[in-house]
Amino acid sequence: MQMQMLNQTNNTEDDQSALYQPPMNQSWDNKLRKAMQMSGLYQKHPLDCDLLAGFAKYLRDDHNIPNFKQEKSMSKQVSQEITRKRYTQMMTVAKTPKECVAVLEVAKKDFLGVIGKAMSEESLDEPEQLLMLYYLESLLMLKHLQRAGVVKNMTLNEWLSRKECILPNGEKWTVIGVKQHKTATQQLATVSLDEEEDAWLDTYYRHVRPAFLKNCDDVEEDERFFISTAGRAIYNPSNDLQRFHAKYKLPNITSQVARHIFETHTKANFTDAEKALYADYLAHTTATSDRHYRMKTPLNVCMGMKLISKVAMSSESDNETAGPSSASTRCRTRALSSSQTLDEAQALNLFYQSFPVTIDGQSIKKKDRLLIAGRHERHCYDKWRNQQEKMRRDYVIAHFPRREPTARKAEKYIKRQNWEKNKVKVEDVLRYWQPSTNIDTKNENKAIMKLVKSQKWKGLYISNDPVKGRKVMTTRKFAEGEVVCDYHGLPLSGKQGKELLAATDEDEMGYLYFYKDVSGKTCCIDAKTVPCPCHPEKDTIGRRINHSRKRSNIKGQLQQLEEDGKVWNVILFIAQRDIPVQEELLFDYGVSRKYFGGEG
Ligand SMILES: C[S@@+](CC[C@H](N)C(=O)[O-])C[C@H]1O[C@@H](n2cnc3c(N)ncnc32)[C@H](O)[C@@H]1O
Repeated sequence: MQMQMLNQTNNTEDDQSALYQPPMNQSWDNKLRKAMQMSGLYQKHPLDCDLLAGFAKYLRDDHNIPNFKQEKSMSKQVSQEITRKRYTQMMTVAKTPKECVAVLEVAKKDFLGVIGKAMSEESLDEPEQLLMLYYLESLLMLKHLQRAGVVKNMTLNEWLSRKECILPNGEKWTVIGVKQHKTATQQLATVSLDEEEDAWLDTYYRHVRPAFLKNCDDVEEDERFFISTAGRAIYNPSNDLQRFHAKYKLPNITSQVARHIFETHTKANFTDAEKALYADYLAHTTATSDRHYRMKTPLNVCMGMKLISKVAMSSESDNETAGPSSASTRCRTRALSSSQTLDEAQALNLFYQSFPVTIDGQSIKKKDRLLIAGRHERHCYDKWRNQQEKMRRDYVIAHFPRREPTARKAEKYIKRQNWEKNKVKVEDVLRYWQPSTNIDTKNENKAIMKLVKSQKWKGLYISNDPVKGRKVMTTRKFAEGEVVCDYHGLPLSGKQGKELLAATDEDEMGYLYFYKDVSGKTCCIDAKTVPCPCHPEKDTIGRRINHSRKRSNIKGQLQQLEEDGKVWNVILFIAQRDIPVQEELLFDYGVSRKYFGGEG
């Protein structure tokens, strides 16, 4: 039941009985609604009438809500527990903007250590990768005051299409627009980053994201920027934020609480113009920003963020008397002492949350284990190692689906994984090996056919090149031998292809791919005729790949893929070597040297 209460401060007159009553045109069929209407429950009532006085007492005494007058409605879904939790968090956990970003301060040294490692191309272990992910998610939620939905739904494309913005003082910022954030507000959410933050997110994009992607082998339609260790869209940034606070043994601050605290602070300290910038940045409800009659421009957005940073760093809200390093030491000490109080099962749970088991996960340092599991660290780590060993063993076995490997082959394959510790034993592989009844190969074909049909190849994007027109770049690593994408277009006979070629101007771009089928007959794929009938709204990716003879990193290979009893000729591009993130895909067109400024 929704009950409308009037905020007493809105009534200027003492006589509260003289309330304006909206016309009650609604007639109800439902018996209960009728009874409610008859009893006057749809009308407005002065705060001191019996009905509302009773409700007020209920909110104040039973629910412990002293500021109940601000509660405009209370729906069934907001349970007593949630109300109390939110209230407690608002009132007791965080009081100042500075406290909201405490975890960022405390974790900064660790975070910068990991960033430094990544930038000097040192490999990161999984806890380090997770630290980077959690830190950046927290940065966006606590310092940039973004809603969890924005962090979760920001896409890879939105990141790649971020815009540069030069501030009046010459600072270089970037602005990311997030469209599908699925939060209550319908506005475009914007995240603006200063140069350093942009570099941090870029380091995640180049060094951590690709490692996570390796753990997932199916395609996500709209690739998200932040992904989990399993290579999929992060599930719940609020949970990550909570885990991150738990890791540093700080009380959790949700993005909602941070927004609330910052808002309260801006109300008290900002001018109207500053408040307007702030509202723009936070993508408040349309009503709020309409009041400011302003358009969201990248410059406004960056200036808004600058204000927010100022608030977060303002010393007037800082209650700490000691410097940041001593605060951080105190927090760490607290971390250790409180993890001593967990029982074994709780510790194990927290351990798995903090260090998810993955095939390539590196061993966990003792100080990190202690931080999370305290005196249960040995028990937790033993379980973790056993679990990983089993995953690794299954992974090796899956590589030999139809024939049992020799010990030498199994050993060679295990060696290739570069697992330093917790290695799989050859004798275990041989002991547990079973034939996989051919399903894997079929599944693999099916998965590739699905990608050919959907054209949703992941890990690639099309960008502009000043000389070549368009080009295809990687957003994840590809291993040698991996299928990267296909050359998609209309299947033509060789004769048809040659006719089309003859009708093409010499200086027009070429989109015909000639190949020989299994019987040796010349065939052609026409990617010149666009859009192709099977993908009327798509620029298929294969046709945008440029040529290089010397620097080619992929090679077209004819594959016959079967679907519903029909065999399709498909040209798949296979990685010829390991391809890193942000490299252009190139294949040898087989054209003569005079083409493409000598590239041919
Ligand atoms: C299959 S398309 C590749 C995608 C093309 N760049 C585009 O913008 O759509 C082939 C055409 O790209 C251009 N191209 C490919 N490789 C090139 C290179 N190495 N240098 C210059 N132009 C190149 C040529 O115009 C060629 O006919």
